Amino acid sequence: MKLCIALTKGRLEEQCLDYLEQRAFDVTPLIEKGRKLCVETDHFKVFFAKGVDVATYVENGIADLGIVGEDILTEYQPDVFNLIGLPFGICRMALAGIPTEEAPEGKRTIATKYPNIARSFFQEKGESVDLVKLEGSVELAPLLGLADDIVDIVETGTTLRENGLVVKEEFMRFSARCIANRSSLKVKRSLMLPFIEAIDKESEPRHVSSNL
Ligand SMILES: Nc1ncnc2c1ncn2[C@@H]1O[C@H](COP(=O)(O)OP(=O)(O)OP(=O)(O)O)[C@@H](O)[C@H]1O
Ligand SMILES: O=P(O)(O)OC[C@H]1O[C@H](OP(=O)(O)OP(=O)(O)O)[C@H](O)[C@@H]1O
Repeated sequence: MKLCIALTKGRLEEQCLDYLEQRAFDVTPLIEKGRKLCVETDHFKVFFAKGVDVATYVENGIADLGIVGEDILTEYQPDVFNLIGLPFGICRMALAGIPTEEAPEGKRTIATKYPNIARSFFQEKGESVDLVKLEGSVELAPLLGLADDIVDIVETGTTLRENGLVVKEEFMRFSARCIANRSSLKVKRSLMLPFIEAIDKESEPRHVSSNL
């Protein structure tokens, strides 16, 4: 029986492979995969997908384990076991926009890739807003007049700064997380534990190399 692991491609991919390498996994087959999406070794089947799809594959038991941004877990609330925090993919969720002294007049329009997070943020404030869902480059929305402000991820702040926008409020902090399928956690426990222990940031990095 092999352990099936879903990894997030894109921004988290390189940091994730670096981390696994530091934790003594031989990630060469993953680095050399080219356009191949799924790589099988003696003990593991590893595939790459977009963050939200990683959560879906783990929720449905196709993958036993996944590595995904906490922003995805907060936004989509998949029914998975949220196992451990990892020390990469560190970012914040913020309300941002064009700097202004004046209080907004009337109902604000907020552009975001994270409508659920944005909705509960404004609900908690007791402010009613109109949400516009975008799929990327959210910073464009206030510049082009589609929205007054945005709710989006900030890491270095470069994207905001270079587009003349500022953080108005930071309200969540995220990192990458290791998640598990609930039933795999019981059925494949003995297979999973060495992997989980190896990647747990609290544990000592191992010296024995295993092929991932
Ligand atoms: N600027 C950032 N700094 C650090 N981590 C980030 C940043 N942006 C996103 N992330 C984290 O990386 C994960 C993957 O982000 P990425 O931008 O690759 O995916 P995406 O938003 O689905 O984009 P795409 O549509 O281009 O695939 C996010 O879920 C988040 O956890
Ligand atoms: O604070 P920074 O370090 O500049 O990072 C923040 C940017 O990174 C993310 O976007 P991404 O690059 O993933 O592009 P996208 O918005 O098109 O998905 C996020 O949505 C911000 O735009």
